[in-house]
Amino acid sequence: MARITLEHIRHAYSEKAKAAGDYALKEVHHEWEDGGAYALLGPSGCGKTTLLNIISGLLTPSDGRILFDGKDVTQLSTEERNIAQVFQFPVVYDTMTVFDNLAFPLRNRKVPEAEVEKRVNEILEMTDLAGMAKRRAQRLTADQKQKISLGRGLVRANVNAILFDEPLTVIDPHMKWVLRSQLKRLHRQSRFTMVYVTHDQTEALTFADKVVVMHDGQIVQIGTPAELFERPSHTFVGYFIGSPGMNIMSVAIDGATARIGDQSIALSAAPVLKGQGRIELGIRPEFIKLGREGMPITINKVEDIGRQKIVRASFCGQPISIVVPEDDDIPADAKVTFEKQAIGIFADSWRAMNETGRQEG
Ligand SMILES: Nc1ncnc2c1ncn2[C@@H]1O[C@H](COP(=O)(O)OP(=O)(O)OP(=O)(O)O)[C@@H](O)[C@H]1O
Repeated sequence: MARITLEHIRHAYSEKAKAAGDYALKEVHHEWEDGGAYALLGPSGCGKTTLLNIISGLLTPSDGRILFDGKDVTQLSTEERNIAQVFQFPVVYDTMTVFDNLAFPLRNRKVPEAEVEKRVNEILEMTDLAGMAKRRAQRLTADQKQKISLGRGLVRANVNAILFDEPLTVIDPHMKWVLRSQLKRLHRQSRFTMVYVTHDQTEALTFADKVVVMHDGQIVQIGTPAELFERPSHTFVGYFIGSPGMNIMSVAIDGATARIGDQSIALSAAPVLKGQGRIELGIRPEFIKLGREGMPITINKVEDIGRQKIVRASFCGQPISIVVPEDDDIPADAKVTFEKQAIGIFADSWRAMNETGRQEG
C-alpha cells in the first residue's frame, strides 16, 4: 500500500505540444492517501486512462514526477512499481483452471503453496467462483472471465496499489452491483490504495471514498460523494453528478442578490467576483420548491420516474428541472422558490467565494 503523489504532472501525446489545449492531461498536482479508494470519473476522452497509465507506468508523463510513499517512481516499469491492474476486458489463461489463474500472480512470485491455497480460496468465495475452481477458464462466460481478472488483481497481499480500468463493463447489471459492494468491503478490510476508472457516476459514488472528477484533461474536484453533490467546485461537477444534474443559469449579481430577467433571488451572502467573467447561478433540482408562491415558470413536460416526478420548465427563458415528490400536486400556474443555502454562484465555471472568504453557497 502506498501514498501516491502526483507532482506537477502533464501529458501530451504529441512532442510538439505547446498550448494548454495540446495536453491530454493538463497540470495535475495532488497527493492521494495511503489506503484510499479513489474513483476517476468523467466522460470519454477527459484523460482518465492517460492518468491511470501514468500511475501504472505504462506511460511516462511529458512533465512532472510520480512518487509512491515519497519515492520517485516516474522512470520505473509497471513491474517495478509493484501494482496490480484490472482492465476493461478479461485477461485470463484459457488452458488453466480458474484456481490456477488466480494462483498465477502468487506462484509467479514464489509465495508458499499453503499461502497460495488460503488466498485463492478467499478470492474464490469473494468472486462467487468457488463452484468452478477446477474448471478450465476456456468455456466460461465473459463475465465469469472478468471475475477471474478481478480476482487476480486482488489476490496479492503486498501490492502498492490496485488499479481498475472500467472493470465492470462486461459484467451483467445484477452482478455489477454485487461485485461493487464486494470491492468496497474488500477495500475496508485490506486498506489497499485503489484507483478505479469509470464514466459511470453510480459506480464511482458507490465504490469510492473520494471521487476525482475529470473534465477536459483537468481534475475539477476531488471530494466525497456528498461534497460533490452539495458543493460542486465547478459547473461541470454540478451538471455531471446527479440525475438530473444541477440547473445552471446565467445571472447578474448585485451584492447579495442574483438577477435573472426581471426576477431577484436572495443569496446567503454577496459573492466576491474578480473581473467580468461569465456569472452563473447553480441550484440542484431537489432544492427548488414548486407551489403557488414565488417566481413564475412555464411547465413544458412532467416525467414520472416512480417515487418522484421531474418537471421540465422554463424560468425567465432558461430551461430548469425540478424534482417533485410523487404525491405533490403540480398547479397549472406553478411558481418556484429556490432554497437559499443550496444556491452556488459560479464565475467562469468555478465556484465563487463569498464575503467571508468561504466558498459561496
Ligand atoms: N495513444 C494516443 N495518442 C494520441 N492521443 C491519444 C492517445 N490516447 C489518448 N489520446 C487522446 O487523449 C485524450 C484523453 O484520452 P483518454 O483515453 O485518457 O481519456 P478517457 O477519459 O480515458 O476516455 P475513455 O473513457 O474513452 O477511455 C483524448 O483526446 C484522446 O483522444
